[in-house]
Amino acid sequence: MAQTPKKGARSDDPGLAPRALALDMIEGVQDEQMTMAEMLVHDHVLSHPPAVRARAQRLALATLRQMARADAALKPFMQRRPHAEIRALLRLAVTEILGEGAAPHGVVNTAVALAKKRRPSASGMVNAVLRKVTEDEGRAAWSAAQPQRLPNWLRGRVGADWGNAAVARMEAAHERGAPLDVTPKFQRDAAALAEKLGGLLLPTGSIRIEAPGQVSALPGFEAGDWWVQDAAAALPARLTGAAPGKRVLDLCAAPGGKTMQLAATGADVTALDISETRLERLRDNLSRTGMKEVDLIAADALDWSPDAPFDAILLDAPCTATGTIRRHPDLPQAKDGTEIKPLVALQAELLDRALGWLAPGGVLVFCTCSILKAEGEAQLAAALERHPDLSACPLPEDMAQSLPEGWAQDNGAIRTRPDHWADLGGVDGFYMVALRRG
Ligand SMILES: C[S@@+](CC[C@H](N)C(=O)[O-])C[C@H]1O[C@@H](n2cnc3c(N)ncnc32)[C@H](O)[C@@H]1O
Repeated sequence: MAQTPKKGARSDDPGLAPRALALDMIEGVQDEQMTMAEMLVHDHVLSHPPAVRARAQRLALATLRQMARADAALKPFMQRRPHAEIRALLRLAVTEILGEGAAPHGVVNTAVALAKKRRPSASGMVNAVLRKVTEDEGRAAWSAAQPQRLPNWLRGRVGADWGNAAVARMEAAHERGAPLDVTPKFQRDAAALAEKLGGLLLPTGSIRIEAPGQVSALPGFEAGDWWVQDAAAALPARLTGAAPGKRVLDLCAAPGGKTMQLAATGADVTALDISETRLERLRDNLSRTGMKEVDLIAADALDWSPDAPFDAILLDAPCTATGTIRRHPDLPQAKDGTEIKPLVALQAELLDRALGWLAPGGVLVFCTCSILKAEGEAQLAAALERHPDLSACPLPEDMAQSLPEGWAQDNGAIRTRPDHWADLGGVDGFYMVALRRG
């Protein structure tokens, strides 16, 4: 991302700064292959007030999620393909008007002002096109368009794994985005907490909130009664059998959604992550939720060894995170698939290493937030081949009963995809399996 604020990033017009920053964010994803997470800690973004950053992020994500609709709405009014910066500007403005329901007047004026600062020769065209696109033809094209397609590097792989019909359903789910899911600190409090939060208690125990507003202002946040965690992400920790008196290792732990679940069981938890910065967030999360007894280790799991074996290990391995595109529509645009092979190799290496740290009878839960079988089903098959004494554990009865149909696999593994639970608002894509030796 550009080191210095772009032209037009500051002005007395309160609508200009967030839209200029949103444009920078879209360009950062598409031209510089930066993820939104990387951009949010970039000096240029941090130089803006929190409210501007929040609005810019929301607009940029909405635009990235609905680019195909914006392009369809713009198409009848464009004589030729505009410069990439102007195309991003048009997509942003169209999304705000047709997708977010913003009043056209202010959006168009700001878009023209931005065009004048960045590509003055295009400002007349921007004005003319945006005034037309908000009329009936543009609106109809927006509504009739298909959801944003996954880029080719990912679409081919997901299609080979799940079939083209499933790809289309997943793309629709990505466009819809995700509600807020939270995990109660104690499951016994879940029903009362759901009522307090105005959320829905899901069959798997998470609470789903449709229009949460500012998360830190929700009841129980300060008190640490819950934490944000997708409903699928809340399942792997439950496969570990963590309980008081058990020694549990959370490997690749930060920012700690699963660490908090493990700690809340009363188990003796060690959490390890390679990133000191991410561990800092884990520390904050543990402090807010009043679970400070976790032993935190900053280390590369490939270099580290424990002093004593563990009864359970949760390996939430680094992965493509392709199961989280509903929340991170920047991911497919910022990546190109070259990281898949090294990630699959790293996952296997971490798994093999962690298996050696299990106490007799211990359980290793392997999971990834990926929709690619290479990081899930195929990773399990390869591990079983490498380790003839390894087997997948059957699902605990209580989990088998609470899971929606189709999530549990015959071998005890769980597979979720963004197109699952479409009637309830979807769920992140995850793969998880509990493994035992001997
Ligand atoms: C999927 S994220 C973990 C999410 C976390 N379990 C949670 O629930 O909040 C993967 C983590 O693996 C960490 N990681 C990547 N390579 C690692 C390595 N070689 N050793 C230890 N941690 C590693 C990353 O820093 C990242 O925090």
